[in-house]
Amino acid sequence: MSRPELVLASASPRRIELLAQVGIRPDHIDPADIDETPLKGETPPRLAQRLAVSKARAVAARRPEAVVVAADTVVSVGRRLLEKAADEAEAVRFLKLLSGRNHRVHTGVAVVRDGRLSVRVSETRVSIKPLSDAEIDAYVATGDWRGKAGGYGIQGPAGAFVQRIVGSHPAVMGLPLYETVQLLNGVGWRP
Ligand SMILES: Cc1cn([C@H]2C[C@H](O)[C@@H](COP(=O)(O)OP(=O)(O)OP(=O)(O)O)O2)c(=O)[nH]c1=O
Repeated sequence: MSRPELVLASASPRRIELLAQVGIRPDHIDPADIDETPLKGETPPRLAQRLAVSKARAVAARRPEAVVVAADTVVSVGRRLLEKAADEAEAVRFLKLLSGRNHRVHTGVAVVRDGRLSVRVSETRVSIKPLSDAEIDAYVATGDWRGKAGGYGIQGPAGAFVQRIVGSHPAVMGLPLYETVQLLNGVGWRP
């Protein structure tokens, strides 16, 4: 039997690069267009899981022969969810909230093969140093925060703000590689 096609249900360039890092090159990139609004009272790990599953299912519905992988990254500080900052002012607000404290990054990853779903959620704790207004303004001016949950990217200049992480660096960037490879192996998919 020939190997099924692998489809990455994501528009995130980071997810493509992270898969490439472990030698996985999807046959197709087919982003899912789903409503990412949190449900009332939904916890960050449940949100990350639900959205990863919804993205994977949406794409599997139109590609039933493929192995589909999808993910979702959710940043939270205390009880607040920090989605993608809409503009510079919101990015500044987010960085002020993250300054000098710990926050959590949950990344859900879901794989669908032959209608069967498997899913994992990775949790990482990130400590950001106390940030001065000048540091925040200089970072926000780079535009690096755009399109990234929480208003920063650990893989860019904001990496210098990160004192410590406990968990998975690639999961903060958008895809927990250990869990992803486990899930793909679990459904019998090999590069
Ligand atoms: C916290 C953090 C997030 N991110 C990115 C990863 C994700 O691309 C993004 C979170 O948004 P997501 O909604 O998880 O993903 P996406 O909209 O980029 O792509 P798609 O829904 O099509 O799969 O934030 C970083 O790149 N670095 C970081 O340090």
